[in-house]
Amino acid sequence: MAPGGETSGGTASGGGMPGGTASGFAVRLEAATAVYGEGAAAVTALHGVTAGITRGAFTAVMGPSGSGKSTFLHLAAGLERPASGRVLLGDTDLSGLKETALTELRRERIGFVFQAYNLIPALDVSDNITLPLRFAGRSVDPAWLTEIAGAVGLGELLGRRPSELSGGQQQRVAIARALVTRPDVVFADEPTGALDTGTGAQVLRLLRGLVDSLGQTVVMVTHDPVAASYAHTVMFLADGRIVGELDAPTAESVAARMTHLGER
Ligand SMILES: Nc1ncnc2c1ncn2[C@@H]1O[C@H](COP(=O)(O)OP(=O)(O)OP(=O)(O)O)[C@@H](O)[C@H]1O
Repeated sequence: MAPGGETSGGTASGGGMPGGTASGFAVRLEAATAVYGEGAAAVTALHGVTAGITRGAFTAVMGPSGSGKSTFLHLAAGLERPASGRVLLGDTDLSGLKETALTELRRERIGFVFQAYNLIPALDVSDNITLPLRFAGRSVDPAWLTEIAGAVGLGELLGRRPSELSGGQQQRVAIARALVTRPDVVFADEPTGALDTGTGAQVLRLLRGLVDSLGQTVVMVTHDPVAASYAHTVMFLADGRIVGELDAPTAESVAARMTHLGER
């Protein structure tokens, strides 16, 4: 068995993590199936996946190319709806929401960080970070802006434009922007994919630190065992199914499990 121990994949129960509700899960997928296309061309990307994202933890999602990682993230974040089964954000069943309510929920309760930083070039750092609040018609709490800008190490750079920042600094703006609404969950899709190793490590340490210090729930899709090793737990997908979880991962234990998945 790999160091750090294993838990049963996709059926974890309880949790007792900081800020947990009765279930301890920020997001739950219950028998969620995802299908792209129709008829003979239909591709089942997720096969009845049941999984919980532990509140207040950093969870990495790994698996071979095409295993369903992005689909998992899109379902969990309410960007796509399951063909069958349910997705719950806290106690909210996303399948029961109309499109406008789902859009509002994503805006208010979910933060996103992508490989591309997607910053607005004409806005300074401060206005980029607070953009989601303006979209939501909410006012900016200056103390909270100062706190998150400080937490991501941008306190001195709030007046700069994105073009005046390094790639790592731009990604930190995107992370602060994802945090500004105090979301239930931040979803990060390959957040270090465009960064060099050293800068990527800084961003990963930052994400882990935000979980440990703010209790922020973070879910990250990655191909990289080193990136996954910054998480508390790694969830492994293969062929659209959850095939295992690893707590307290190391780059070596994650890589060993990935090799094993590749042999399936
Ligand atoms: N829009 C789509 N239309 C048709 N098939 C799709 C679509 N999106 C994904 N798929 C298929 O669903 C399966 C899972 O894809 P998904 O993108 O979730 O995998 P992934 O693990 O994120 O892959 P990668 O690591 O290569 O990004 C794959 O077989 C893929 O080809």
